[in-house]
Amino acid sequence: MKQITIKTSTHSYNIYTGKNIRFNVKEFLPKKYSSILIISDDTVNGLYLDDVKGSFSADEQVFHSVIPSGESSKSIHTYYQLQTDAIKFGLDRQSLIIALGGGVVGDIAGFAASTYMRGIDYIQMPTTILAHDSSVGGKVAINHDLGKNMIGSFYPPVAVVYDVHTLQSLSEREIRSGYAELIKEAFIADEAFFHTLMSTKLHEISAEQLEMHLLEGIKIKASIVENDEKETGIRKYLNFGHTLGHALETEKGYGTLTHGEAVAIGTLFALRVSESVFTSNLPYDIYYEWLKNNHYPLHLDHLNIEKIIKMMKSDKKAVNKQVQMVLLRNITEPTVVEVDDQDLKQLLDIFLRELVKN
Ligand SMILES: NC(=O)c1ccc[n+]([C@@H]2O[C@H](COP(=O)([O-])OP(=O)(O)OC[C@H]3O[C@@H](n4cnc5c(N)ncnc54)[C@H](O)[C@@H]3O)[C@@H](O)[C@H]2O)c1
Ligand SMILES: O=C(O)C(=O)C[C@@H](O)[C@H](O)[C@H](O)COP(=O)(O)O
Ligand SMILES: [Zn+2]
Repeated sequence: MKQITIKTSTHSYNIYTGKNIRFNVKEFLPKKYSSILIISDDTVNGLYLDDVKGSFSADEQVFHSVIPSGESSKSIHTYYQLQTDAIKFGLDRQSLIIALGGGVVGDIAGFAASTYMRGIDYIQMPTTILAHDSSVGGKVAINHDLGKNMIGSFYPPVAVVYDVHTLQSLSEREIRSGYAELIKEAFIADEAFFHTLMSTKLHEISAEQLEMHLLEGIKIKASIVENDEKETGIRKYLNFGHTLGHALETEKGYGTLTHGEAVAIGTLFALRVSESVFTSNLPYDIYYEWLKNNHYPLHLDHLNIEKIIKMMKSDKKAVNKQVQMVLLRNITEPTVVEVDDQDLKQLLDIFLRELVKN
């Protein structure tokens, strides 16, 4: 088992990673709780809920709530249902929520914890590759029909317990999705890691390689959120690929593209815009070929560019309704740049035509 400690100016918590640690969750809790609510989705529930529950003794009050799997569950409706469950189960201020699942469960369960009785403790138990990103750093949220993660807060967990063995049951699509965020982290912070990832074939990845990649990703994420917990500066770089990515997820309907699929396309676009703004050469072609070889969906039909741009303007980084994109001056040299609407429209139009052609 490995342990990484996150220390921000206000919080400190541990991330534990290892095989089969889900069976011993109780050992990782920082204190005794009056009751526990495990939140998972209907896929993860069938796979891992009993293992996690088995960690607690029969005389402890352990409840569970199950939400439908998928992005459309990150909604005000599901959030309200979770609050209803928590009240009915009698959770008090000494209770704990456990978010057992991918980023959807992590984000909504964390947001439920951050607001239940004005805030109770929660731990993240990520079960997807992508959730190496979502479980660290304390961004919790639900979606609005008009935008991703529009309702949320910064609310760090008291621990992250990452049983990497659970990743063995992920589908190929979810493996792809998770790697999009690892590559994002490599682009902004670690060139050697980027090249390692570009030489990885996702369909033949070993559990050991995967664990190494996850640890690299977590280290990058940890060092950024430790220095800028509330995204006043460098944390914005973790949004590389998300300005378009989030707009695509919203416009296509939540769950049509996975978050990672949308971020992969958003990252390609951010590389193109970076090349145009900084007249530099970035590894666009290398990344594009890698995405293609690993079967990422790159064709976007019937997109309304005006609507996409409108959504990019309501992104959380926007200032005075002007799109702010994370761009790269060079690989591992991110910066935030305001992009003019007309330039953006033209670049997006060319980019989308190029994707359709290939
Ligand atoms: N808070 C943050 O900092 C942050 C960072 C990145 C992403 N996110 C959010 O995370 C969400 C995406 O997370 P995700 O990709 O994990 O999606 P997800 O939670 O929907 O999980 C993807 C799918 O995999 C299934 N699944 C989960 N674990 C499994 C397992 N071990 N075996 C088999 N199937 C499993 C789920 O049921 C689901 O169908 C998005 O809402 C995104 O906005 C948040
Ligand atoms: O941790 C962060 O900060 C990130 O931006 C990580 C992203 O991968 C993640 O998708 C995040 O939820 C996006 O945040 P948002 O503020 O743009 O909603
Ligand atoms: Zn993301």
